[in-house]
Amino acid sequence: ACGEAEPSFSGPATQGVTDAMLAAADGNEWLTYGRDYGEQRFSPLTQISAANVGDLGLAWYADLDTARGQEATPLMHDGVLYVSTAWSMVKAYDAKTGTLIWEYDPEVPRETLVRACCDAVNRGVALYGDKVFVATLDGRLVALDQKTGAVEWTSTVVPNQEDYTITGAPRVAGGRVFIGTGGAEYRARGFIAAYDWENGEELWRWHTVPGNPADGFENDAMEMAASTWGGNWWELGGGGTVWDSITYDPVNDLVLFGTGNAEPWNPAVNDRNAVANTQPDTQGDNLFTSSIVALHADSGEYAWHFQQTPEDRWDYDSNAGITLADMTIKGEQRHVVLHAPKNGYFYVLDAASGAFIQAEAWTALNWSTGIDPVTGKPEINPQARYELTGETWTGLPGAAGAHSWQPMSYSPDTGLVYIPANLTAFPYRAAGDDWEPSALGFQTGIDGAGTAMPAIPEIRQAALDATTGALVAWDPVAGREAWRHDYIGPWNGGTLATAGNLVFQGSAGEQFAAFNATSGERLWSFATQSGVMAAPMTYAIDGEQYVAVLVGWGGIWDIAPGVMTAKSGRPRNISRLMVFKLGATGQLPAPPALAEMVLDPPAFTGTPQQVAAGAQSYGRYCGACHGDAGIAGALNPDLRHSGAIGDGDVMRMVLIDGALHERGMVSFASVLNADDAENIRQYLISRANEDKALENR
Ligand SMILES: O=C(O)c1cc(C(=O)O)c2c(n1)C(=O)C(=O)c1cc(C(=O)O)[nH]c1-2
Ligand SMILES: [Ca+2]
Repeated sequence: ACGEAEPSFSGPATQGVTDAMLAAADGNEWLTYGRDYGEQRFSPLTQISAANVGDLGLAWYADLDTARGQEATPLMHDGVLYVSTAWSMVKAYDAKTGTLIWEYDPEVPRETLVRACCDAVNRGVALYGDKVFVATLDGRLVALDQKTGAVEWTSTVVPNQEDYTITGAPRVAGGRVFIGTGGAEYRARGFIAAYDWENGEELWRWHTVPGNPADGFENDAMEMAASTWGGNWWELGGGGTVWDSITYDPVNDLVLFGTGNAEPWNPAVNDRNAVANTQPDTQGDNLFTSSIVALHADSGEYAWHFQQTPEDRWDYDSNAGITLADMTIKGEQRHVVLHAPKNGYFYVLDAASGAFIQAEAWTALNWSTGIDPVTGKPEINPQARYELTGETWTGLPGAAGAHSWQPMSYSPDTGLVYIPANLTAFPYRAAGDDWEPSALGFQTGIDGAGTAMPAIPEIRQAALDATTGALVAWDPVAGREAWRHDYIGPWNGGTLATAGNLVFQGSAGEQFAAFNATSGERLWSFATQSGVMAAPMTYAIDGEQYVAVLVGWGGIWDIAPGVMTAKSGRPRNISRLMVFKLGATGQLPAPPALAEMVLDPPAFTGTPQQVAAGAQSYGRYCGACHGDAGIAGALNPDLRHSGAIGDGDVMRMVLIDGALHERGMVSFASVLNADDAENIRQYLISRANEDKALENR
């Protein structure tokens, strides 16, 4: 900015974890989120192999002091395992014995939960020089001393304490720490920023969507992007958040990252907000949302972009991990990007230019009828533009995505990518013309009440039957599936591929398993007592290979889908770090008995009007965390059983007075009044009685 001194850059680390070490990616260690710069999550270690994996056992485990979703990949350097947990806490363990060396709690205010779309998760730390970097849910980037966990510096990444959260892992290259944020279900204007690893000074920041043209554009890319938006898009932020994938490509010295959905999801809302909206344009691409973007790592200047989902109205974030690989494709040796975003296509792009090479649908999808073979642009099914049809569109994939943040892996030995796949649909329905943005909660322009699952057994059963999950081994060159392993439901763990011809993956079904990487045969499994979402990693110390994984169910699929969470078997959350090696015989303590919850709601005495109004408010403000009809998973209270629904005063104390704010349940007084609270209560009583009637059928 004018008049401000240019940030002075202290330069790359020459001691501790260096760029040379990150580039060499010694198989004994695991120094960065995806193991190597290309984020292949492929380990060259061979001691544990398809031949002997049956002898794998629990070497040690550590109980975690949070029972929310665990999504992090541990890192290992110099015999120390660095792990982040829910609430952005960090722990360092002796990687051989499991002894805790230090721990750090950034004391994220629990109220932050209301602006986190998808649980209090954190996907990992970064190592560089003598430091560990963690980004916190409330938007700080913190550097810790690797030896002691002492705070070295803290930088504020998010522009306000209302709309942005951070769930992703930082990456570091050339002395620059890269991080973005989540928030595109709120009012975020997405960005990625780079910080000096030594002192935390911000070196550059690149927004993914244009701001208000009246303020001037930050660069040419923003001016170009502005022509692809309609209405007053900047008023709700525009979205395009960088909430997970960041991949540094040393070959081209580029930082590649995926961007999130456009905000609001429903593009008609932007047009409606236009001051002089004579020609509503709901067909612009909304750059650079749901895209892969590449920037020059040193300057943060735009290099290229490839948009996967133009004018994304389905929450098809392109934030899934970006993998780099070298392969022969269409007869040419190429350095490519491999990517499986939420939208159900698998993309191969040129890593230097972003040029489209090929894409195939690798899962069932109905929003698009195909991909233009030259440009890579999807043909959109006209029915999927729900804001134009005014109908409910049951979209496949749904907002959870065919593949989300759960990392895939790529084995150069088999030439296959191993993708944790979800088959989940979502009922998209545009909110009515009277929809207004509000001070709290999702601002997606979607009809919340319209997305609630009806208490009609046939519809519930059909939806449950259609909702599944799988581990898909995909051949990115041939563009076809090599093998698959079907799961009981969606939202299984990230994957690890090894030179032992193995693929490791945990599951919603509370198992951690190893598969033959070539054939898909399931060779070994261990009962984890809790659902697993996180990706495993592996390392070796003193000639012994270990496999580590964070266990602990959560994330969006636990909190939002209500009835549908049952399809994953209602996993528990018993959060632990588990570490395995050959010949080990460790045991977990017996899990606590499952409490049998009997549905016993108060009799419904309200009016249909109260239920209808309550459904609207509930859908808008409550359902994203408590399930679509009060039915939640393992983390948040199932409101059909809550004492608050039996007592209007308690309901008001919680909802209006914020009695439970220390547990993350903030006051909704800025958007709801006492009448609304009573309507929501009557809606929940009515829904609970419907469910009770279903149980008794
Ligand atoms: O658009 C965004 O900014 C954003 C952020 C996040 C996040 O930060 O975790 C998720 C999503 N979107 C999202 O759509 C989604 O399905 C999702 C699942 C999860 C998770 O950790 O389980 N995070 C997110
Ligand atoms: Ca999103």
